[in-house]
Amino acid sequence: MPSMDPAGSKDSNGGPKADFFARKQRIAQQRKSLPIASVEKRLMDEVRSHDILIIVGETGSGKTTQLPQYLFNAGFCRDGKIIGITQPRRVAAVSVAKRVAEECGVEMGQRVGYSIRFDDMTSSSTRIKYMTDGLLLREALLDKYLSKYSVIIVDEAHERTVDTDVLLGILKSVQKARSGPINQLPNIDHTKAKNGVVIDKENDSQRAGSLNRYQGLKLSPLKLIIMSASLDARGFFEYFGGARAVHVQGRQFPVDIFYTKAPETDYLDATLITIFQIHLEEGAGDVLVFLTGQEEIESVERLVLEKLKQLPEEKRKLKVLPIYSSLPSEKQMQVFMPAPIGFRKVILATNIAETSVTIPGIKYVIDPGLVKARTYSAHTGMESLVVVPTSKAQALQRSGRAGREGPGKCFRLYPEREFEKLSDSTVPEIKRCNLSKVVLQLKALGVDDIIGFDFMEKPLREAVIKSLELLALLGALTEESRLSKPVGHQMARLPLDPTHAKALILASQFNCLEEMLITVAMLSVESIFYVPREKLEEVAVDNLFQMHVACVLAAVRFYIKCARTAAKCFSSLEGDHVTLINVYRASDDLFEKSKIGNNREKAEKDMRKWCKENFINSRSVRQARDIHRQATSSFLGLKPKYDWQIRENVEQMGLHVASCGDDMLQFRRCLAAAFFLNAALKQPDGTYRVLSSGQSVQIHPSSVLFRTKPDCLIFDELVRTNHNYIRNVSRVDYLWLPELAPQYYTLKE
Ligand SMILES: Nc1ncnc2c1ncn2[C@@H]1O[C@H](COP(=O)(O)OP(=O)(O)OP(=O)(O)O)[C@@H](O)[C@H]1O
Repeated sequence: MPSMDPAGSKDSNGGPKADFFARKQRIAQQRKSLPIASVEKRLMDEVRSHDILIIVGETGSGKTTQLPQYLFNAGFCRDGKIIGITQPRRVAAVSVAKRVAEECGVEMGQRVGYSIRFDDMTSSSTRIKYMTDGLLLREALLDKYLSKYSVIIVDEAHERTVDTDVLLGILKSVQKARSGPINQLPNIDHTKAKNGVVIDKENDSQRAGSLNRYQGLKLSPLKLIIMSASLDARGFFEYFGGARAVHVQGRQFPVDIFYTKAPETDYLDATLITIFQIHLEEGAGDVLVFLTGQEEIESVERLVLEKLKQLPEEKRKLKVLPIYSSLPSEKQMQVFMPAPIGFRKVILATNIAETSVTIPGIKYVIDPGLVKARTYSAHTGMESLVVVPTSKAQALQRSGRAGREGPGKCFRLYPEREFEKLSDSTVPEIKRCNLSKVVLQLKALGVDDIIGFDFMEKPLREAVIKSLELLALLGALTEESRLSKPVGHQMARLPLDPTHAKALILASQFNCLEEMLITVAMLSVESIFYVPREKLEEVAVDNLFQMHVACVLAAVRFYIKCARTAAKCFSSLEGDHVTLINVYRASDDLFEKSKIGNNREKAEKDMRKWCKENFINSRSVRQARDIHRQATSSFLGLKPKYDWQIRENVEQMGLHVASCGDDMLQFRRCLAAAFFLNAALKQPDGTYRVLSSGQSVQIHPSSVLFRTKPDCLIFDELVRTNHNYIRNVSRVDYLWLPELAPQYYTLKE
């Protein structure tokens, strides 16, 4: 076990070494005082005698951090087996793994590790592995029996993300298959899998990973644990055929809940008032505020900073920190750092901080009761983000973020009677999202009858049919609705949206795979252009008390405009896809130049500076480079990541990687051939009509074609905020559509 003892600490009391031991002791005491600690033995007995266990315990009772450690100590990792714990969100997987590594006194990536898309902190010694549910699903594609795991814990199952729901169905069948001799052949060719996801060949128990070796083998049974604080255990109990349910009683610290007397007309205003009431009137402790999205977070941040300026110097000690999914992860992790001495931390978060995470210092939670949720219309094929009230389960999770280190308070900015009206749990995501990726994944796992698949709750039939139609039109399915060869198999192998996967396959025929690889990598990361916080802080506002939230929103929009201006030097009249290629290539040139002398630090520093000057999200560009090709990531000292390197994947598939040079016509024709279902024609009023659905849409203001408005275009995504917006659009010729997609346009005619 690598020691956490700070080598070289000299002092005997009061110095770093003493601090280290004091912290270690504090953690050990804290662990012992958790409600789950008193039932450790009973829980281990239950796991030994039942293959499926449903554990329900209050937030903060110790499920996520302690149970894997108990299992490890109880011998569930013998023979090199791994305990896998899935989380619906990346930030939870990372932060919990860090805490558990600290509790165990080991270095991250050794006994305890995490694995999320683009970031793999595991090694051959990892035995407790936190990961996202989506990541485990991809592992199942490569190792159908998940043979390296002895126990899989599905945490926060109540969230019912689409990946959790699919995973539950898969785990159920994996468990059944592992309970007897293996007679069934896996459906995909494991011998081609790369980068260590597939079974370590040296290890006996894991050797079953490759195709032929499965047959006739008896793998050890897989233990399955479904866990949540707010789980309606009945549904899971029925789904798993009367599995054992265990309730862990008690919470560590009480949380007082406060409601408003009447509904708030302006919840952002109410939020602001509550933040300052806490700051000025309540005792020490940090504040966590739940908001619906980045723009709202930036507005509130701005308002808080302005209002602070009105306070006397000694009352200004408030540190505001945002956290949302598109924030670079180094910045996300800042919320976990202690506030500067004498300061109070106010964290403005979306629901990514709602479950699993413990943010040290949080004593107060402000919950306006709203969340931005995904909805999907199978009829129009449109996914939207809509602000809706939270469920009771979400409200409980939010209040559960307080009371983890001491008693806490939660301020719900709505009346108690409104809480009673909330639905108990959130509608499972599988009922409100586009299913084409899920269907492709299930087909690759050998599930031919999607509607008949053992889902805990069936997705809408209409949505499944729509996805099957889309996959058939993309050529991924045969007439019998099986995965086609080679296209369907190739598409399933790429960890991408099906249309993006098809675009890559087509690009090899259009001699522009080089450009399409860049495009797909850039489309796979969070937004490339962004508005830095420092710029927002430059907005001059004289007196906050005369200021309305709308003014702040206007300021945010102003800087979005600035970002757009900065983006102009990369912009191409051909559209956003070529613009993204230009950004990538410019960053590549810069990187190659800075790399001379192999000075990694300098290269990274130059890159960050360049990104900042150009309103570019440096993390996104780095991730895109990482997805695109491994060479860059090795240079940056990052480990090769699973199968995310799509370039390597397409090369292994034998696709021809060539560049179309300056001939972007070929590239746009290829886009038209892949995105034909996302083609739209300009209408006399300047809006667009989507040809496949008849939907009326507008180009998103962030697009380089926002003002040019070509007659015909294809788009990457359709989102509804205050309008139906199409994002990442490129100009095409409408005559190309029947020529390049005759399977759709001739039929339609
Ligand atoms: N990063 C951390 N820093 C300080 N304390 C922590 C940290 N992570 C966990 N803890 C402590 O461990 C306790 C148990 O956390 P854990 O995440 O295991 O609970 P849980 O039952 O899984 O809760 P939830 O259902 O909310 O995820 C917390 O209440 C807190 O006291």
